[in-house]
Amino acid sequence: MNANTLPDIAAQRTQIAATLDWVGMEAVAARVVLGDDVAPLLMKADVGVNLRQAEAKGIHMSRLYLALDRLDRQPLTGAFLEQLLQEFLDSHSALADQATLSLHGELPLRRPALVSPLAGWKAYPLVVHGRLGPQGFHVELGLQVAYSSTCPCSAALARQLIQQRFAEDFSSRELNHAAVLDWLGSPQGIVATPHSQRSQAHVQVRLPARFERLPMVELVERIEQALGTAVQTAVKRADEQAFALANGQNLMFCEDAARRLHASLRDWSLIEGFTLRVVHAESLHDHDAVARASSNWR
Ligand SMILES: Nc1nc2c(ncn2[C@@H]2O[C@H](COP(=O)(O)OP(=O)(O)OP(=O)(O)O)[C@@H](O)[C@H]2O)c(=O)[nH]1
Repeated sequence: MNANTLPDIAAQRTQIAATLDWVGMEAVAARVVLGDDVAPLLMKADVGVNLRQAEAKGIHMSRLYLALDRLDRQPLTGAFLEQLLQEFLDSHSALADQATLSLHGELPLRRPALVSPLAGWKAYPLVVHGRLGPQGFHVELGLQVAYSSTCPCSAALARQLIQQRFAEDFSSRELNHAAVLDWLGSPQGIVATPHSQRSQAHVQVRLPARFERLPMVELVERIEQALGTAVQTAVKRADEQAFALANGQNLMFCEDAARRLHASLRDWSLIEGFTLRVVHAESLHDHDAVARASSNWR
């Protein structure tokens, strides 16, 4: 028996004629060489094409699947990604004129502690999205970075309570250095604390079509530097104290976080545009505070 003797349903005509925006496979396991500076990653690929022949029964999924295997063999550059998308189209010549590939995974990076000589791994959710069609070739890199945000309003309200408690406690006491120092170190003195929340920055950047290397690590660094209080890995007490200080010096609403990221990305020469969304998972409310910003995006 050979391939010609096997029934080929995809080659038949459909009873209900209609073009389709996208047909393909989601969450295909694929080992991907993202670059020279990071070990190959096992990622999930969403791969597909449009079906522009209304009467064609279906696409040829095996052709897309088999082409994905090349991701394991060479680093993902702009030229290679475009070539791969072109291969998807060539294998569906009459059926499709638009192809997309999204690679989802987690970028593992070793991150040092703030003070102690320790370090640990962090996993940054990552997506690389490419599309090729009548509008040309586009490639986007998306990363998600977790950070801590302390509410500036809550901090001001807490400071006011501390002042009030100070006024009460020292109204009839002599103001001497040792007594004030002792009071400042006691739970009675620092009577209120501002709330902090674990927050997420979702950043997507558009890369030049001819990029030679995915700027993943640079993007993480840029985001974490702009935000100032990235979540930590290994933490001893000295690191926790440094983190408390960093949070106290780095109060921010979600609007502040979005503006800082905007300022850090808008003149970055490695990208052509970006869109971002920051989510502060409020500990004050049961809902999130969210801000979005973009520049030169679609
Ligand atoms: N188009 C399509 N194929 C599907 C679907 N679900 C499973 N498949 C299977 O995908 C397999 C591969 O399809 P093709 O790429 O057309 O396989 P093929 O005909 O052996 O390969 P070619 O000779 O290159 O066309 C087939 O066995 C289909 O049954 C679906 O929803 N749509």
